[in-house]
Amino acid sequence: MSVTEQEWQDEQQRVDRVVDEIGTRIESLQETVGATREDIVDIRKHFWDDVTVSFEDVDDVIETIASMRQQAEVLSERERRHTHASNQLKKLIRLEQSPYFGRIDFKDDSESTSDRIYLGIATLLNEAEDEFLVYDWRAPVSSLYYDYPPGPAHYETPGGTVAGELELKRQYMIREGHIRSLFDTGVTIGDELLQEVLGKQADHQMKSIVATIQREQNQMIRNTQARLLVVQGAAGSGKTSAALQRVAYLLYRFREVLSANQIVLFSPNTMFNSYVSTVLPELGEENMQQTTFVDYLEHRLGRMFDLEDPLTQMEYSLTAMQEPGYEARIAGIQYKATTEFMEVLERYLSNLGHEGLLFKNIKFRGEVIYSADQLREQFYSFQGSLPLPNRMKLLADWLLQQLEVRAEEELTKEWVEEEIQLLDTESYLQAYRSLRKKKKFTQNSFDDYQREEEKLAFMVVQERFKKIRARVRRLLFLDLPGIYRQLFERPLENAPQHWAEICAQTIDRLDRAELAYEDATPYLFMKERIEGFQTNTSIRHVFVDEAQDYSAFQFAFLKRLFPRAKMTVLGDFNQAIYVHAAGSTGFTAVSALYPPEETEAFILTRSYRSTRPIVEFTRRMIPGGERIEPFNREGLPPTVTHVADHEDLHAHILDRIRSLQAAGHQNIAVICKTAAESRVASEALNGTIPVRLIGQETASFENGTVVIPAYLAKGVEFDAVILYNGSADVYGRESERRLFYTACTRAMHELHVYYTGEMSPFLQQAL
Ligand SMILES: Nc1ncnc2c1ncn2[C@@H]1O[C@H](COP(=O)(O)OP(=O)(O)OP(=O)(O)O)[C@@H](O)[C@H]1O
Repeated sequence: MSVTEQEWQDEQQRVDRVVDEIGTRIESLQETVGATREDIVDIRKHFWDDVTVSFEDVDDVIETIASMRQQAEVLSERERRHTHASNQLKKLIRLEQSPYFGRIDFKDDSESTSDRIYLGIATLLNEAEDEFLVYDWRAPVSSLYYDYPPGPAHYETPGGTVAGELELKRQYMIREGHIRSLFDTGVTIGDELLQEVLGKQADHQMKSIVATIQREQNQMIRNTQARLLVVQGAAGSGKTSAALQRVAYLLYRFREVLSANQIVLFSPNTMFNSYVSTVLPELGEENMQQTTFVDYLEHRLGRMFDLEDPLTQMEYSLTAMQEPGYEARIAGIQYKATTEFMEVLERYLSNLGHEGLLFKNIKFRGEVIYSADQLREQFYSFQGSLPLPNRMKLLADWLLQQLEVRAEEELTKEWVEEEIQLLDTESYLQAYRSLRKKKKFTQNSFDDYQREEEKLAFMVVQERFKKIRARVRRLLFLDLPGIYRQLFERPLENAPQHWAEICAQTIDRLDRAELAYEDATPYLFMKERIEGFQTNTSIRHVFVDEAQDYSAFQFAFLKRLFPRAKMTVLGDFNQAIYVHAAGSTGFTAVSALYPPEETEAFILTRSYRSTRPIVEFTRRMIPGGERIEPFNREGLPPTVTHVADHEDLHAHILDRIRSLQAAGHQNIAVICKTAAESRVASEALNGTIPVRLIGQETASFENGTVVIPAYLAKGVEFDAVILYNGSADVYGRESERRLFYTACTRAMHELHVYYTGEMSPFLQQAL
């Protein structure tokens, strides 16, 4: 709906007024910030000048402490004021450019006039007139903007539901204080603004969607009830974007009790972390913690094993078909992620309650002082009904006691005497000081000598036992790799195909102190069940993006690791590219984590990333694709080109890159299937046009033309995608369908697919 000239002028005047007000505030805040900063520097420099330091007598000491405390309080008050003012200032600087993006006129049923509500990324209050110049998009009333077209509407507040009439809904694009576009809208969020936003160029960093959040996205952003919130959304439906908006919403809604470091996002890889890291700061919030599941595994197991990275596993699954043992490895990866295997492990663990735990000998000076057998006997002598971790604690306590007795016995041994002779002067002095401090000296020099000797012997023995005790406390007397290994040495009922070979491979790797990625979570799960679960109780919200790539084990694990957290899980089964998730078609494993009354599921079917022709093309590649709705944005149809050979392929791709660059596209990706294929492609192209090869180790994206393996392009997007070789040789197996789909759905504006030989069956389906 168009707006009259007069309305536009009136709106610009209001923008001017608000921007002026912001400008005045910025000036005064800059003064405050400057002054408090000077104050702080000054106080720090002269801290001691105003403190009366005297330690002559008790009164002086008290006075000294009091005056130090007073100075410290003044300092911290100034620091608080400075932080507050700087934050305010940052917020205002952001608002000055674009103070708001929406307006709603709402008449509450209980009032006679309507209110005009302007929405922006932060609240701005004109205190003198007690008027909200801008409402925060997360305020309860702002929900109306996202949820309703003009007409009857209501919103929830902590005090109850407020119903009324939405009389107007207006959208603005304000840049540098000027209204660039303005429209009244009939639908939920006007297509015009969304069209404009989505038509823009891709960026190497994700942007916030605050001005155009869609109703279905708003529901999940503002949900505060569910313990587990599951979002299944099509490629490009805004799962990641909405998740980040949700973080910002939670930080606002629970600002008294929740801080950014109590929220953690699990991302698919490190590069993705950097891709999304600017969204929250753009919204004026601090970033949540970000990690990847493999980082966590590495942190817990990296010292024990050479741990395989999931991307290395992925590369293997895509390239090693000809290697011996491939089929078994793939079967193993799939099996070890299943709930069946989890049950097998559970049964094994409950059996370990009666027998089968393996221990290591405890040695002292090369001699076994407690044998593995002794430890096992002692362990199984504890009450069998106690859980494993409790008994393990009892065993450790028992051992610590035993070690104390043993240490006592060692004091008079010859080796101690010998070591004392070798001690340096500092150790002697230390013994002397310690005895003097404890007033252990008499005037009898013989006794004193004796005491000193005893003290030194004690020190020598303690030093030696310190390490053993530390190891006992960390339960390092357990032979965990052996216990896990044992699981693969036993017959298994209903074993999967290739079981014998799976076992041989697993054992072989364990013996080399390597841990395959598929073994890492089961292994850690077993370790925790035996030793007791390590938990993190400070985290209140866990977000898992690309959740289709997590196994049942991993979810069970996250639930235990963060017992006080709510979980938001986002994923798309059509993009499940890892071998272990190849067969899954739903979130069954996740949904079973919490009872149904604590779980809420959302389905996002509208795809915003790609143009209509691209969505119509890609959705034909997957079963149920017809349910994906393209957002109505026109663009060029995807192209599919047959090329004669690799040389021809490279020539075509170079031409395409040139024309895409000439058309102004900044982010162009040549997407390959694997890292190996990416290397070939980048070498061939680089001679003519500079392209950046993205690999596992790449830390962040930059604008430009890149060559990237499909599995690393997950979660991100490009203006144009060139699919390197969509031939049947490369993407022919059913298991590669999702990878192919994932690659093609990275395109925002243009998609070009090339192939040699025969075309991939998935491509045929799309045409
Ligand atoms: N409400 C919205 N307003 C504007 N842009 C949106 C909106 N929702 C999604 N987008 C845009 O659509 C694109 C895809 O969003 P996002 O990456 O969050 O989707 P996704 O569901 O996580 O995708 P995928 O599963 O394919 O990785 C982004 O460019 C995002 O900015």
